[in-house]
Order: sequence, then structure tokens, then C-alpha cells
Amino acid sequence: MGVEVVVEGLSKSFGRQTIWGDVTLTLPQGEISVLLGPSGTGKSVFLKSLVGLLRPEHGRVMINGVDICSCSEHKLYETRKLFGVLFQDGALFGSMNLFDNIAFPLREHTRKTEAEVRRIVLEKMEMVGLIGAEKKLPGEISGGMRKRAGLARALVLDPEIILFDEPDSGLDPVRVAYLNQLIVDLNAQIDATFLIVTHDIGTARTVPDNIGMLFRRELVMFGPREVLLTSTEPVVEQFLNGRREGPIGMSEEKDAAQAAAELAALAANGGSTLGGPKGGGGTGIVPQIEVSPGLPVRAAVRRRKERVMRILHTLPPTAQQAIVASLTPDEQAYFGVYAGAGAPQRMTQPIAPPSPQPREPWTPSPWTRPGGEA
Ligand SMILES: Nc1ncnc2c1ncn2[C@@H]1O[C@H](COP(=O)(O)OP(=O)(O)OP(=O)(O)O)[C@@H](O)[C@H]1O
Repeated sequence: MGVEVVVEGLSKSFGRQTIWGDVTLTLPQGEISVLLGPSGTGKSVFLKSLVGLLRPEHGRVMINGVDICSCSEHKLYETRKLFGVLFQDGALFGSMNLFDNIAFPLREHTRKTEAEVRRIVLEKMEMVGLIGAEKKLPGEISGGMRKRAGLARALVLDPEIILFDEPDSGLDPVRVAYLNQLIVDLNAQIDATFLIVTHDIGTARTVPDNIGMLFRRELVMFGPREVLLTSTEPVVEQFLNGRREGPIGMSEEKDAAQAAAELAALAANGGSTLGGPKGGGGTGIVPQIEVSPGLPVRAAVRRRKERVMRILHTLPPTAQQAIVASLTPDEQAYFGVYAGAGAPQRMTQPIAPPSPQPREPWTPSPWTRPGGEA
């Protein structure tokens, strides 16, 4: 199972330029999280800070009890082994074929025999659908294949945390759809903790369990997907709808009065706007991508339900309603909630099956759809 990443009060500057400050969030173990934000808000800097390539000035990043912002070089080296990183362009060596590119971390960081290397490389190439392309050079394949090769390379050391820096950049919508399915399927198979930086709204709406957003040098929000997808925060709505009207301007942010005037004009116009975001926009909840048939269910989905139901009362009412509405009637009974009008109600008398006392961690048992999401 992937490990939890706890970020507390993290701040990063370059000289006098503050990139972001006081960022606090937890990437829950094995769950898929997405980080959104306009260009230049420091998403890549955040990924580099998580893996210890950049050292923020304040705050902590706790992984397995190690603060990677202040630990020794040796601890940092050890902790980095938990990570797999998919860089934007795949970061493949142009003169090496795909097999050697993917084998590279194994040959560099382990003492495995060539037979073992071959077995692992072919296993990972199969996972990402690249069997048969071992001899190809990066320059001979499509952008989508290069991303998948980069992903296979990120997988060879069996990471517990995978960071994806704009995995969908430069891909057509069909390739993005395939890649998103692959990400969900991989999560089901390896149960590692995933963090994806993306600008693709379709990806943000359908792939993650949690969504966060950076804007104006801070983390605007981070939480279960239902929180951002039902948010009425202007910057979140503008981003998710790919609108010009709102606080985000051409070079990051606009004057507050101008943004307010634009939003008022937009509301008067019934909310219609020209153009649309990449990946399809709109607010509201859309179903998450399900794991492909024949693969294991995502263990993170069950854990997330338990986790989110524990914090339900702390979430905005619209998010609470969306979360409760996503539960099956049996799950609602198990958790003792029902989705009536307004905010979800706690039931005083749960209907059958009765909640076990003391309650066991939630398990799929009779209420899980066979082969599907819990
Ligand atoms: N090593 C560095 N030294 C100085 N400034 C840097 C460095 N790395 C990044 N920056 C600055 O940090 C800011 C955030 O950059 P970053 O690439 O993280 O943004 P981003 O949100 O990932 O953008 P995009 O969505 O366009 O990829 C930019 O102003 C960039 O110039």
C-alpha cells in the first residue's frame, strides 16, 4: 500500500519571489489526488519539493516519519526511493531504446541480474501497453507512447508514491482518455499514492479522489473531489469552466474590482461564455473513471469512504450532499446517513444492516457491487 504524505505549513521562495506559502495538505495513502492551478502558480515547484529536489524554507513534508525538508542527505536518498516520477516529456534518453530507458533505474540503483531486469522491465511494459516496442527509440514513437514509457520507467522500482507532472500535456483527447484509464488501472493494481498535476479539466473531474488548487501564492483548497467540484469559490469555478471572467487573468491574477464586474456581467448573461476548457468543463459531480474489467477493485476507494465519512461534518453542505448521494442505500445505512433535502441527516436509528459495535473498518462485504467500485 502507498504511504501517506503529510505537508505542513510549507513555503517556497526564490530570492524575493514567494512561490507559495503555508501549504498544508495530506495525500492519503493509496488515493489519487490532483493539483490544479493557473500557469506559474508553482505546481511543478511543489512536486519537486515533495521529492526533495527543492528545499522549501519553512514547513515539513513528512513521509514514513521522515521530514524530507530537514533530513540528512542519506535519509533523503533513502526516502526518494519511495517515489516514481513521470516528468512532462517522459524525460527519456533519446539515444537509448525503450527497454534500456526503462531498465535504467534498475541498472543504476539495484544489483539485479540482467534476467531479473528483463523480467521486471517486460512486466512494467506490459502494464502500460508497450509490449513489442522494446527496441524503439523515443524519437520513433508517438507522444502518448513516450508518456507510457516514462510511466513504465517510473514503476520499475515499485514506488509507493507516484508524481505525475502534466501527464496529459501535448496529447489528443483520445490519448488523454486512454492515459487516464491507465492511471486508474495502475492505482488499482499497485495501490500507491498518486499526485497528478494537470490543466486538463476532464482529468481533474473524472480521475482523482481528492483535488487541490494553488492560486495567489497559496493553496486555495484541498479535499475530497466533491468539495472542489461543488465549490462556488470564484477562482475554482472560473478554472473548472475555463472562463475568461473571474479572478484569473492572462498573467495569473486580475484586479479584484475587474473580476467582480466580469462575474456580475456573466451572471446577468445567464452564465454563458464563449470557448471552453480543455477536457470539458462545468461544475457538479461527474462519475469517477472505473477500473477496467478483470482488474482488482481499487482498495483506496473503500479506505476513502471510511475516511471521508469521518470528516463529513467538516465539509461544505453541498459536498456533504454529493458524498452521501454517491453512497448506495446499504452504505448510507451502514454509515447512518441519508440524503434528504438540504444537508445530509444522521439517522438516529440506522436501518439494516446494523452498524457493528464497535465499528470495524469498512469492508466491502454484501454492499459492494461485484467487480466494481465499493
Ligand atoms: N529553480 C528555479 N529558480 C527560480 N525560479 C524558479 C525555479 N523553478 C521555478 N521557478 C519559478 O517558479 C514559478 C512557478 O513555476 P512552476 O513551473 O512551478 O509553475 P507551474 O504552476 O508548474 O506552471 P505551469 O502550469 O505553466 O507548468 C515560476 O515563476 C518559475 O519561474
